[in-house]
Amino acid sequence: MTISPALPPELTQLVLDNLREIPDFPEPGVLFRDITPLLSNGEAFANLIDGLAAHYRGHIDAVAGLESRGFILAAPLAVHLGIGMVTVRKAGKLPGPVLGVDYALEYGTARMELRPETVREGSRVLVIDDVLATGGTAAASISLLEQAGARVEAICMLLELAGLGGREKLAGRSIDSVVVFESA
Ligand SMILES: O=P(O)(O)OC[C@H]1O[C@H](OP(=O)(O)OP(=O)(O)O)[C@H](O)[C@@H]1O
Ligand SMILES: Nc1ncnc2[nH]cnc12
Repeated sequence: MTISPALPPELTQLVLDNLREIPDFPEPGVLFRDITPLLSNGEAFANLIDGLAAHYRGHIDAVAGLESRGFILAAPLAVHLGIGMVTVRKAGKLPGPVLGVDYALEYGTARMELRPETVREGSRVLVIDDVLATGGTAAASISLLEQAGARVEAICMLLELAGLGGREKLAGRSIDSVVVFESA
């Protein structure tokens, strides 16, 4: 990883100021971290994307968004940086040929898929998503991107739920989390 210092601390406050927490959604025992207040605050959303773009500019060749909330972050960031966006999607959404990896979620199970033709061999890719929980989604997506020939240069998560083991699952990789919650 060649991208140095940590993400700007003002981004952390910006996200915290625009977050909503819903207990027992979508099922008992889950504390759901809702980013819709952030997205609906135009100034905050724009400042977030500006801040991320400034941080990653010049270090990456493409942004990979993880369906679906990762798309919301990846698309404006890619446009801002003038680079392409790669979509890593849930099963059955992409026309083939696709690569696929099955994984377990905090709630439920799923499969991520990628069209390898959307990844340039050796390109430096930023993986972005809203939440790192168990790390299953990110690990599956990174595996797909690397199988397709990408160099995963950075991983950016808006929210990291540290109690759920995501960082451990991505062992050895550097993760830029805007906000880290010590307990899920
Ligand atoms: O680290 P993990 O345990 O894999 O969980 C994190 C993933 O879970 C959420 O996606 P979800 O599948 O709920 O779908 P959505 O983005 O389409 O709402 C979230 O957006 C991450 O992609
Ligand atoms: N607790 C949580 N809140 C929001 N999104 C999530 N995705 C996985 N776990 C989540």
